[in-house]
Amino acid sequence: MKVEKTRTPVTVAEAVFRVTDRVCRTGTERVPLHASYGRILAEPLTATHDVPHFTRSPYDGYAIASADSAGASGSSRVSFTVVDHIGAGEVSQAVISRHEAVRLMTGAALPAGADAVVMFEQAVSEGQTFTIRKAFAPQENLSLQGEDMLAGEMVIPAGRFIHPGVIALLATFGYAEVETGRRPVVGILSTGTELLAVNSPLVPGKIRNSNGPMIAAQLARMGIPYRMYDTEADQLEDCLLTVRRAMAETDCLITTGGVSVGDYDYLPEIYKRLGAEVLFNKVAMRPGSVTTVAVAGDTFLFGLSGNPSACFTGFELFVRPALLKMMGADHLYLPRTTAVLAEDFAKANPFTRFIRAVYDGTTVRPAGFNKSGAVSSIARGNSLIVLPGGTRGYASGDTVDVLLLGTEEGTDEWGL
Ligand SMILES: Nc1nc2c(c(=O)[nH]1)N[C@H]1C(S)=C(S)[C@@H](COP(=O)(O)OP(=O)(O)OC[C@H]3O[C@@H](n4cnc5c(N)ncnc54)[C@H](O)[C@@H]3O)O[C@H]1N2
Ligand code: MOO
Ligand SMILES: [Mg+2]
Repeated sequence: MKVEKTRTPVTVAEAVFRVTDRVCRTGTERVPLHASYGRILAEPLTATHDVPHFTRSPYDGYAIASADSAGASGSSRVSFTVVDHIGAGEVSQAVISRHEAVRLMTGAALPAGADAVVMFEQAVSEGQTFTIRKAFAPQENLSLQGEDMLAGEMVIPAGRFIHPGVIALLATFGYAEVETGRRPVVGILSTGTELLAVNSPLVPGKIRNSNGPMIAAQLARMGIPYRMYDTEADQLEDCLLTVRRAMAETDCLITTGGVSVGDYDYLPEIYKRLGAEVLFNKVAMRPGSVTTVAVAGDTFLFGLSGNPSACFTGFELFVRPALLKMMGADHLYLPRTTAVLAEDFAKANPFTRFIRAVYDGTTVRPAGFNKSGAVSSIARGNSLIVLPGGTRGYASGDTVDVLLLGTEEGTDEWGL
């Protein structure tokens, strides 16, 4: 077997571009509203009616004609007679005449003839009458028809993440079903002769497979289901067979391990045997420099590093935007911010460095042991510090870029 040992690194931005540029949408599917959370809206959401669709009271109180309140003051209170009494959901048949009022509750439709609401706290009630001590302006204390949205208004464009607020909107407009981006079928295959199942006791030289379950959870937090393939030992023919089988069953196969230049790293040879188009096999980043992305037929192959921190980072930077784009999302990238570094980071950064970190809204600090093979810092981190390639060490107090992990919706620009 002869596989090229020297590889040409591409920048992270170029790698992200090559992946997202190559992705095609996986189509759309209609799902019940209750199942649409976490999916991508496939059609723009346009208001089909005004919201609210009738003028209503935002308070528990009395509907009046504001003109009747003219001249009211502490020393000259104005009196009203209550002619009807309604709660939300009811419509009064009363038409208010001079100095009449309808007692109504929050959310109830404003009766004919009324143009203001007196809150209970603004009235002194006695039996079927009440008095007020101030004049009310037309439209005072009203929730006006269309004040939230007007019929025909485009409220949420296609491509947006369906979060609880979007669900509320869909429900408001009566969508029992929603057209969403089809979620790709994603396979996970962890490779490595050293890998043990999670429930296996440790034996010398072997470790438990943490990448498989981690990736499953990274997919789960994107709302994407997965097929977990049994781990494969570092054996070319068996691995190739499993990859071929998985390719027939998935839109996208994520492998971990075996992607570097070692004697038992068979992924490069597998891409060759498949005749896959390799988009890149080295990225100017740490960790994750060996991350490889290839396309064979209509399956995307993500060759993530076996090193856990590299694997995690490769998923967040390349797999995540690709899957989002397959689903038709327009916000593909992790949200970014800047923060003040809370401790020195002395190492130089020949390649762009992604450091698992804890961000608290103002400052950010590395989340402990931060080598490519680390698991602990992935567990402790909620973000990634980005230190650009070609820079020297950073000092406490420096402002650095931070990518936020685990947020529902990202941003539409890579920006780094
Ligand atoms: N001579 C060179 N050696 C290495 C290079 C290089 O450029 N030249 N690159 C290094 C870098 S950087 C990385 S990252 C790793 C990448 O290795 P592979 O992607 O080929 O992965 P493996 O060799 O299979 O495993 C690496 C490491 O990760 C552990 N591992 C693997 N799978 C899992 C899993 N599912 N769960 C937990 N841990 C896993 C594995 O036991 C190894 O310790 O190569 C460097 N070498
Ligand atoms: O791919 Mo390696 O993680 O750069 O350490
Ligand atoms: Mg290796």
